[in-house]
Amino acid sequence: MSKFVMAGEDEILNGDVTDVYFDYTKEYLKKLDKNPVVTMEVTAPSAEYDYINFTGLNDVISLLENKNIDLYAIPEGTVIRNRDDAGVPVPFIRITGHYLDFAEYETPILGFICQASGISSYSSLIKKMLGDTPFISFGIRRMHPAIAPMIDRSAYIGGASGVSGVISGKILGITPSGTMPHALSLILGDDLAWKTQHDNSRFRVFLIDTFMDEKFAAIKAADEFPDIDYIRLDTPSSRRGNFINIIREIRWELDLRNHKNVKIMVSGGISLDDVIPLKNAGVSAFGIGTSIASAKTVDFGMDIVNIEGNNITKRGKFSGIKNVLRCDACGSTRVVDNQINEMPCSCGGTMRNILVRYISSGKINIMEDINKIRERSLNQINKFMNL
Ligand SMILES: O=P(O)(O)OC[C@H]1O[C@H](OP(=O)(O)OP(=O)(O)O)[C@H](O)[C@@H]1O
Repeated sequence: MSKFVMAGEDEILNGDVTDVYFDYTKEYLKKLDKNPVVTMEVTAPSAEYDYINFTGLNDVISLLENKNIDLYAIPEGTVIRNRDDAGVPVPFIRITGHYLDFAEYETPILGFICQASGISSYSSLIKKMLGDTPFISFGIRRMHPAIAPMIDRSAYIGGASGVSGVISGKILGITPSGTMPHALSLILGDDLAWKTQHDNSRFRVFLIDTFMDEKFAAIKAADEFPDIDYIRLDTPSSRRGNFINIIREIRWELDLRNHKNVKIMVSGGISLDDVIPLKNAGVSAFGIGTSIASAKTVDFGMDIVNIEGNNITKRGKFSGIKNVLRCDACGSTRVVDNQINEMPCSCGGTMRNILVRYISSGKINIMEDINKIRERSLNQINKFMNL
């Protein structure tokens, strides 16, 4: 057991992080000597997001390694609607095996993808809105530390330019991004804090709202250190008044004094609805925490769609083993019988099956690199997402 109130890796792998009804069901089926081969599918019936950026599959693959199952899935970083063009729910994952070999993992499988895909999908909305304007994932302080790497990884796949977490940086193989905390100015005073930051930091960002009015602090910082990259406003909500007008005013005053190179970064309480007005007012970079880290989860569910070769499922679901065809040119999507791997698209392109076999009889075939996943995501956000 962990020292903290959390499940450790072993408990997750052992199936202890499950809903108890799976334990009961396993017990009953064992007593009755029933253990059919089933195919289960993961779909999102009423997704919160118009486009899901599918994320978290890496942990599902690690969880199911060495279980006697086959797993097909849409690759991580695929940006896709929850239903195809005809309204049929898209199967994001398909698992086939004896039910008793994986029944209890339904809970952690969904847990791995629902939250990660929610964070990633929200991050993608911000990315789509901001285009090349950078935003950094600042939210790990708002969530349980055990899931910090998952939060940053998902935000990064979704389009965040960087992440603040040190452990996340190690896991993702990137240098974490950070500026300076208010603590540094409080301990050293602004002057020494800024000088120290200036002389030591690779990324010169001065936090300017600790003691002074933002406009006069911005002018002072830029006059004294004209080669800084950004001034950062983390203005407390009690002092914000009209934040957009404050940004406009600062941008004006900096430009007037030939500090066009000194850009403005903002953080603290920023969510999706804020980014465009702030960008238009003169913000060139964002630090975004809570709104990304606590993004609504995607409501993935996992259901039996075939038992021993017979197509069967519960009310409200679509039975049968399926493929997901997608046109790489226009993004059109069709869910079809799994015998069909390709068909022509009405745009003139070709629709091809995007389900990939990640596990064969418990053996991992592919574990994708984070850079490849992020590249796919950025490409599809740009190409297929409409706001
Ligand atoms: O979750 P969000 O609202 O998006 O904000 C994330 C913010 O959290 C931190 O502020 P905090 O005041 O905790 O720390 P600091 O004073 O050290 O900057 C940090 O400065 C970010 O601005």
